[in-house]
Amino acid sequence: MTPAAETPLLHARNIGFRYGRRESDYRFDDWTASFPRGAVTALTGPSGCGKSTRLYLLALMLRISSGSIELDGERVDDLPDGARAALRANRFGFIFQDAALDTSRTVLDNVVETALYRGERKRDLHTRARELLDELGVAVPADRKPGEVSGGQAQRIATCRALIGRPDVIVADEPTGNLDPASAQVLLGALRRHTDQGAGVIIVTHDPGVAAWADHRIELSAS
Ligand SMILES: Nc1ncnc2c1ncn2[C@@H]1O[C@H](COP(=O)(O)OP(=O)(O)OP(=O)(O)O)[C@@H](O)[C@H]1O
Repeated sequence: MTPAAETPLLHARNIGFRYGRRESDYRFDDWTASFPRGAVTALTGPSGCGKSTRLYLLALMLRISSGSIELDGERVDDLPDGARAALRANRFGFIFQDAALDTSRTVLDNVVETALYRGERKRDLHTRARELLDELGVAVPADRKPGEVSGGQAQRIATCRALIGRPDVIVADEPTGNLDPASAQVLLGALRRHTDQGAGVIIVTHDPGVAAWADHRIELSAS
């Protein structure tokens, strides 16, 4: 069934979460937020207020303890682990703060790996990976290992990896944190082209310029 036009791409409904049982462990209750298609939403707020935690919950990497998460109007938080993993692989792209590349594989392999698992053709993926690396200005040989690239290049390689499967949702944790202003603009431009094609992007950022550039902002307060 096609979701109604007004159905958000991703919706967190009254969600709660806690890292542990101790009084000092970070927790929150009753958080509601909507993330539309075709738009960039920035999650902002002071360090430690729970931005990354919410990103991981929205991307089904952690389990909420109350409430629900809906993707295109369908509840997804309560699915078994395997189904959640399949959704993560097929519907989400990830850009982590530390790029999180596999240092034992080449740049090209890092970019195509997740999409290969989905059964896409290797030759097509390699062509698209090279186009994306070019678009993101990653001027290193594609057979180089991630240990041999700069932090900023690693971040842009991770962005290519997130984009290659054309996921419905990209979650990005400080994607421009390691980048000079010109490279940050290139990365944001690539994300913008992705939302122009109907996807949703959720960015955690401390950068007021990136927050202002986003279509929507959700500001969290200190916990
Ligand atoms: N794996 C974990 N186990 C226990 N506590 C955690 C874990 N990860 C984060 N926390 C705690 O949860 C709180 C929220 O962390 P989170 O990383 O979500 O904040 P943030 O707003 O993204 O911070 P920053 O802007 O500094 O990256 C912090 O108090 C942090 O110490």
